[in-house]
Amino acid sequence: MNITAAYTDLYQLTMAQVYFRTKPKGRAVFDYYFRHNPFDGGYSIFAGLEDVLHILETLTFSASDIAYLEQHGFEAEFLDYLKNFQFQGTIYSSREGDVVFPNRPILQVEANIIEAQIIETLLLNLLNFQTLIATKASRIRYSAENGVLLDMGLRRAHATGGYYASRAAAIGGFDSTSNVKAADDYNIPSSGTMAHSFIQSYEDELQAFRDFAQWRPINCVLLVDTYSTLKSGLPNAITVAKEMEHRGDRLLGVRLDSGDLAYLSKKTRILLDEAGLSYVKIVASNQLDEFVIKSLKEQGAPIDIFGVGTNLVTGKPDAAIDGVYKLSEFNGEPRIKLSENIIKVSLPYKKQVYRMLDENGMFYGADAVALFKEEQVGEMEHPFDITKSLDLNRFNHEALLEKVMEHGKKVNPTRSVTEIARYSKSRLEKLPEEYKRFDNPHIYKIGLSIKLKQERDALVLKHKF
Ligand SMILES: Nc1ncnc2c1ncn2[C@@H]1O[C@H](COP(=O)(O)OP(=O)(O)OP(=O)(O)O)[C@@H](O)[C@H]1O
Ligand SMILES: O=P(O)(O)OC[C@H]1O[C@H](OP(=O)(O)OP(=O)(O)O)[C@H](O)[C@@H]1O
Ligand SMILES: O=C(O)c1cccnc1
Repeated sequence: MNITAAYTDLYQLTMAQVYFRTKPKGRAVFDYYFRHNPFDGGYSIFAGLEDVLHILETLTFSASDIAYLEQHGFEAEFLDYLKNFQFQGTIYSSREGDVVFPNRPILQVEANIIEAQIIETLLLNLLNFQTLIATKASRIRYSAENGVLLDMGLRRAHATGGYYASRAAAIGGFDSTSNVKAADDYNIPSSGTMAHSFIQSYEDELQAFRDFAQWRPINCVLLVDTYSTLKSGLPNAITVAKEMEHRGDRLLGVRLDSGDLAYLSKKTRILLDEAGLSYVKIVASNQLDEFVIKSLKEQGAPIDIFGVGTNLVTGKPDAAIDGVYKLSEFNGEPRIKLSENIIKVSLPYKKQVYRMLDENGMFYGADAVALFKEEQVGEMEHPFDITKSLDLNRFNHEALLEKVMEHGKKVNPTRSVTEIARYSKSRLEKLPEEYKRFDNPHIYKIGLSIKLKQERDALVLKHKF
């Protein structure tokens, strides 16, 4: 998608014009974080970072963007500034694919306030969506255990969001996608089967299977439920699989797309095995999600490959993740946003986040947020409950925010989707099981260093009415 700097909300530009007149050199720090894990889950998977950095490196206003803004009342000198717009800020971020939690900075932008404001919408748009979908994908991966996962959601996605959904799905643990464009651009394996229309276009299901197997024998999967899975589709698929064997080919699988998938997959496995086709795999699809797949596993359904569409790429049942971008420092001075809801009070200053590790290198279950310049953080306190604190001296810890962009240029070479997915898997392996379960997962602790809490509380008092 060709994204230009006008991929933003109008109010960013309106504010930018005023900053341009009043504080053109203002230096801002903004925090990106969200307030709740999606799906009532115990964690989230951070995704979308490489896309954001890649776009920021070359982000400009096009001639037609400038013409549009000219027609909508923006002044000439400001438009001249926008003609030369380039993001020149510095970004610290969690690594893409990491396991992240609510109410702690995941990414921080340090930049001229005009630049930081103009990129807000783009950044939130890409990070919120991909984090939602990568998290959904990782839950589906959790249920599917070692099963193969195929993303088939593009047709049901929210328009071009399907492009980024396929990328995020791969980060969360999907093995391949039916989405050819995303597969090509992001180097994700592509795969697929056949549609009902192919079979319907023939008078005879057997002939449809024969033609398909003859002309596309590699990775051939036959869809067996167009008329009757057990009475027609499966016997015809077995006939064709045997014919393929005579030609030295092998049928990869059969796909079940309706009915009771546990019952049908068990019957299918028995019939395939009886026919000497134990190598033929069973693919299942039809409104799958993490809960249906979990149930199928519990019922002992011998499904090898799960095709998941709608529920994955739309992040059902959560339409969005509530990620926000809040000003925490301006020209070196702390900034805070108060709220009636105590959980929504923002954290001032540039910060670092430390993850506590237990003696086996597993995540202990606590991240401490501290001022960036603090050298030692010996204790973290609950953000609001004065009775709760944790001595951190006994833990090994790791700093989670690393510099990923400096003066508008990426610091590291681009990490591939495969590399990010591998990293995500290794991080999830360090997260104890109790945070991964779907029902009432354990709550991961987020605490504040004593100094950060003091700074926040002093600012709360300063702005109190
Ligand atoms: N054994 C099972 N246990 C739990 N859920 C299942 C099982 N078999 C199928 N499902 C799920 O139940 C839902 C059934 O949906 P629906 O009633 O629309 O399917 P269908 O009538 O079989 O299919 P279609 O309408 O495409 O012919 C799907 O989400 C499917 O994945
Ligand atoms: O159920 P989902 O998780 O969204 O998975 C994608 C669905 O899309 C296809 O159906 P569709 O009816 O669009 O096309 P078809 O005629 O090829 O089955 C496919 O057969 C799956 O059922
Ligand atoms: O390859 C498939 O089987 C497929 C792809 C997209 C949607 N439904 C099915």
